[in-house]
Amino acid sequence: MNIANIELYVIEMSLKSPFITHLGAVRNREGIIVKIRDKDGVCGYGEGVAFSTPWYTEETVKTSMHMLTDVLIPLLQKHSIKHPEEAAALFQSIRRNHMAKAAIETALWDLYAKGQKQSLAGIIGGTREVIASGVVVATNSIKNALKEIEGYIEEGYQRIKVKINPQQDYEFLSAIRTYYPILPIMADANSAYTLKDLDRLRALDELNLMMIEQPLSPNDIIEHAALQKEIQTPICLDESIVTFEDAKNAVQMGSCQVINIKTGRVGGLTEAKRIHDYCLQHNIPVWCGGMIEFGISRAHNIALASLPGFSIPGDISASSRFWEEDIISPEVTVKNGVIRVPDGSGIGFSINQKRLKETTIFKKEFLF
Ligand SMILES: O=C(O)CCC(=O)c1ccccc1C(=O)O
Ligand SMILES: [Mg+2]
Repeated sequence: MNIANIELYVIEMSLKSPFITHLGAVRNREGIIVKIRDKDGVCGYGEGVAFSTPWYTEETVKTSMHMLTDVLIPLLQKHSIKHPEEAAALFQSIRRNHMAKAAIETALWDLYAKGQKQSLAGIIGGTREVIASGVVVATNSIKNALKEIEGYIEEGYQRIKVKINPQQDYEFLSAIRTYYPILPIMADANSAYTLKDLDRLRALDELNLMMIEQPLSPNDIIEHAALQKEIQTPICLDESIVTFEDAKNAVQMGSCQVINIKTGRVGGLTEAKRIHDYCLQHNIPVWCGGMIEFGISRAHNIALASLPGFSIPGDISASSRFWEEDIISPEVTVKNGVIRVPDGSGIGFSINQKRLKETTIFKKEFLF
């Protein structure tokens, strides 16, 4: 891959409405756009999904910019690569910093697919022409939740995910179930519980949830295995699955029955595909998680979710779920509960250059 230059853009947009969990409220989103141009003028795009503060993982926009600027891009300037998987191998010498690595590795995947004149979905082995779309309701008001759910059902979303914690679980979910007795609903706890809350968690079994996501500590595999033996609701892991080894251990331990795969959390598309392939082999369904991201990461998620093991609607919602105007054209839209997998080369979406320019708060170029 004959890289001519790399450009980093830090962009910022306000969310249409605050994204509220027990960990706090996200009202404003900064993100990093990575643009890699090769000597033929072909451009590949990736997105860094770390938040401005380390509330979800230890990474932030600032740590990602430091890693990209001072470590990862200089590594690529020193070592030429022929395939994005070689970047993943090259980055093994750097510990963790998965979202920074994924930002650049996904841009290389987009560039590589464009060089091969293939869709990214096609080149990683995607088999789906459409992917099932779910949406997240992240509020602490049951009134707002019911209003949002009504709207999302209208828009055709196939499943609703709500955020729960010990102060917002049984009653909150029961109120939703009263209005929507058969609606596919899942709950994401973002590690709000401990094993001491076993009775609270067991009480949710009667609400017929599809799954409960990450009830316990973000670094845990062992206690989730103990919990899964005590509750009927399938456990899905998110924060606990940072590497392929985590996924393998969780599946072997019976810590979960479902895994939420996020390219940024696991360090790139190469690792995300490895986790998918392992889960497919071991009959563990996976779905593609979301990071309140902009359109480039959303486009990469669509390609990932086209793989055969992504059999559950994920958190890939329309651009309009969060943004007045996205940085890609066309925007991601949901029709009849699905998103069409683009067959254009690479990620299959163009950049809305006007929107990228007006949302950019910092830009830096690296020549090769
Ligand atoms: O992008 C979305 O649709 C929201 C997905 C979501 O719930 C989320 C958003 C940011 C950080 C963590 C999580 C999560 O799944 O835990
Ligand atoms: Mg989650």
